[in-house]
Amino acid sequence: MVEFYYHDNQDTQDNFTEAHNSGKEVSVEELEAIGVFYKYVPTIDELNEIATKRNYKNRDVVKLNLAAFNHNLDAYNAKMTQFYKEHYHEDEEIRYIVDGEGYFDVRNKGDTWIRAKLSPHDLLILPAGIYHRFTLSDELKEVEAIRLFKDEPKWEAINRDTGRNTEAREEYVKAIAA
Ligand SMILES: CSCCC(=O)/C(O)=C/O
Ligand SMILES: [Fe+2]
Repeated sequence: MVEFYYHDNQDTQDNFTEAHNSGKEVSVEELEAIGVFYKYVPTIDELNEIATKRNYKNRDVVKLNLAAFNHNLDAYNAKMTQFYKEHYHEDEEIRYIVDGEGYFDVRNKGDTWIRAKLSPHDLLILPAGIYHRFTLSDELKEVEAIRLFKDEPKWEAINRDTGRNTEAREEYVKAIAA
């Protein structure tokens, strides 16, 4: 069952996969105000319909757990650290959970973290330019997700600590201020 709530901001390098639920819920309307859309999508046919309607042409499947890294803990931890680093992408992207679960954190207008706990059949649309991060949950420690892209996947994550504000980021900031 999907959950949206404010993050408690008590995360450290050692505990960021824990729930970090502040106890304050967030509504879908609040997410929509920052351009994030959620939908429960029961079948792949319905996912395909959404992809077609929104002009998504490409997708891939990402599987994240220790086994996916042949139990190489260093490689697994490196990927976990990469996904949890605050970043944005220059295109709108969809994430659809097939199996397992995970947390997407997105920044709201006040730069506060909102956490989305996603489980199978949950679909999240992340607008271009939004700062976000991802982690597995401590309970399951695995996810299989479909990532959908409108064009060729760029793979590029622009990390906040670089201070790089591309056009996509500037457009996004303008759009949510309106
Ligand atoms: C569960 S999808 C893998 C993580 C990802 O695609 C992303 O963009 C993290 O920020
Ligand atoms: Fe990302």
